[in-house]
Amino acid sequence: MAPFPFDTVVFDLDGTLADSAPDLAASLNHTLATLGRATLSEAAVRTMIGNGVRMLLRRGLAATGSASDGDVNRASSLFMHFYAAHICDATRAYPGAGAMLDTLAATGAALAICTNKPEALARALIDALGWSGRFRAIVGGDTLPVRKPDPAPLLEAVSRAGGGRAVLVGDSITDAETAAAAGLPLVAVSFGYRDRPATALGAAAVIDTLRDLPETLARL
Ligand SMILES: O=C(O)COP(=O)(O)O
Ligand SMILES: [Mg+2]
Repeated sequence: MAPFPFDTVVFDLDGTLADSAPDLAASLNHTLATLGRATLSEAAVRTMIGNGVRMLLRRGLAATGSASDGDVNRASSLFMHFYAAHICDATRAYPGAGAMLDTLAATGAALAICTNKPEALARALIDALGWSGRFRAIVGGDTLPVRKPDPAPLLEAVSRAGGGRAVLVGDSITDAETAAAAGLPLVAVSFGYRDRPATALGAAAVIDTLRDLPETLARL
């Protein structure tokens, strides 16, 4: 068999490895209700995820009333407190994620995370999913002064994981723009959080299940 073509495989987290929308939606709705706002359906919240917590809050507030910086600041402390306590109540790894990570690790590739979730929350979720120690690098939305779609967090994740030939696996236009800006290929998952079809992300490949990832990467 040909050697595995990637030294480092970087994963987006929300909508790619884990379906975190139920807990994000519950936390957003707790925040909105505390502020006397209407709540939103989980389907609506799914379209608001992917650009970090403040953008999720800004979008949720805008859908239910005013969304000034002051509103976002008030919402942010309520949200962070609640979500940290409910990070993995209903969040689940997508089917096949654990076995896929084992298969990739067995090729010798380094695994890393590049998410717009705040790093502490990303680490807490990864631990809660039983994946402590599986990733050589975890870069969050607040690890650097910039976040995706700036290429810097992705390049930082690659470099912390050991560098070499790298690929991003992600679900959103944010990931597509990040990979393009970093000059890395993207493998898009079709089941995540997006406002357009996965086939419209300009990805090198689109997969419908994480089980297909090792073979897909081997062919790139
Ligand atoms: O918090 C978010 O915006 C979602 O983060 P992601 O980059 O893991 O999709
Ligand atoms: Mg995502």
